[in-house]
Amino acid sequence: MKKIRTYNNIAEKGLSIFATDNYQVSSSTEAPDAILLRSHKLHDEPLPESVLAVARAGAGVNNIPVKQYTPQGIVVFNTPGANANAVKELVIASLLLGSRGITQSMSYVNGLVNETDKAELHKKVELGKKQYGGSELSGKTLGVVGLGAIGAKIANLALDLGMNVIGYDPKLSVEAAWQLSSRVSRAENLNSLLARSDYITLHVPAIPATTGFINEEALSATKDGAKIINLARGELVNESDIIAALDTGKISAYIADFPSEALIKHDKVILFPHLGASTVEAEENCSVMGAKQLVDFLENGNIVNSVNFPTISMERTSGYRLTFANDNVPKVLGTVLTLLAELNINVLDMVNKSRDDIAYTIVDVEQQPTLDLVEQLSAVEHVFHVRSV
Ligand SMILES: NC(=O)C1=CN([C@@H]2O[C@H](COP(=O)(O)OP(=O)(O)OC[C@H]3O[C@@H](n4cnc5c(N)ncnc54)[C@H](O)[C@@H]3O)[C@@H](O)[C@H]2O)C=CC1
Ligand SMILES: O=C(O)CCC(=O)C(=O)O
Repeated sequence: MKKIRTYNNIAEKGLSIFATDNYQVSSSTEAPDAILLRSHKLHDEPLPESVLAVARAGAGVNNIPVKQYTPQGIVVFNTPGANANAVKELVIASLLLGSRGITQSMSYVNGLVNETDKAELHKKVELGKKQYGGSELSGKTLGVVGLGAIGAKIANLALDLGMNVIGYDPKLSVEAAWQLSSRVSRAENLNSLLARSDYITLHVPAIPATTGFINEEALSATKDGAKIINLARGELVNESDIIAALDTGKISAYIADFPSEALIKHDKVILFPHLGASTVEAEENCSVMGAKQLVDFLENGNIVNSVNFPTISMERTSGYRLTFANDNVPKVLGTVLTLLAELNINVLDMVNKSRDDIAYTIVDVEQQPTLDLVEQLSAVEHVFHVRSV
């Protein structure tokens, strides 16, 4: 029986992938083999030694101490693209909220609830019409920072809204580039995008290079009166610099998914309670993808969509499976194969992949691995995790 500990609200469609005969799934299970979570922060929380993998039903993994887990052999997964459409739709809503004074005018109308005089109500409606007029998105320039799963979808859709679209992504992958319309123009650097955009939308992960990157300096390069949309992570902006820029009118609105005490108080800020991925469809996509990845890893040792281990899969045919992770240095694979040969263990099939400083190998062998064999392999220099799957 394998145990899965869950955090947050994980859609039932994904949880049902864990067959009830083989898995126990609960938010309080002791000694779990794996964790499936959304935004719950695992930093500063002791992880049970039994954990082999953590799956993030979503994109951002800044709630997981990935660097700390990697040398322990803990594989961290995410679900790339599974909630991108949901975020795209909320960004489009944010563009409209930023252009038309929708939330402000709705509050104004709600404030007329006690107005019983029909003529007076009409007068106030006309006053509101004058006060809350907006501008159209068509013809304006949208700057998209980060052109991955979400950014590319938004860039393409904004073109259909008649916007000019500029993108900036110094690490754009080939696959992501294929998703982008050729009508999206490329900014050479962040400041060039900021200087030309009426609307700026952020779609980068919260990593050291992007933490606080929308700061006083970036804001001073920003076009006067621009509106910034941040449904990516609160950590990307320096909040007091954003508030200062709103106060001087340097930027005219900040629309974000990450409320804070200071932001809630500001009348040029529109906030959602981290709603970007909260649609039935996105929640199901993420939980299904996360659960399938965990099952394939726990049952077969295969790794797909990990953020710290290489992508590696081998079809299960005959024999017994061993997996091991090691520092990506010469001779480790040779030493392990020599050890297996010395123990007269026949290798049926094998695949080995590396990523940055680590390597991972799946070996199918003829004889059932004993505990002693697992211990001998674990003792090989530079091997830091061995599993009989
Ligand atoms: N509010 C919400 O509910 C959600 C928020 N998110 C956030 O949005 C982020 C992006 O999500 P996806 O598009 O799915 O991820 P993704 O990994 O597909 O795309 C991220 C893109 O950012 C680019 N990038 C990295 N560093 C950069 C930099 N310094 N400047 C410009 N581009 C840079 C990468 O090359 C990549 O193309 C996530 O990391 C997460 O923090 C994602 C989903 C839901
Ligand atoms: O699980 C959620 O609702 C948050 C989604 C998110 O922020 C992400 O996928 O990075």
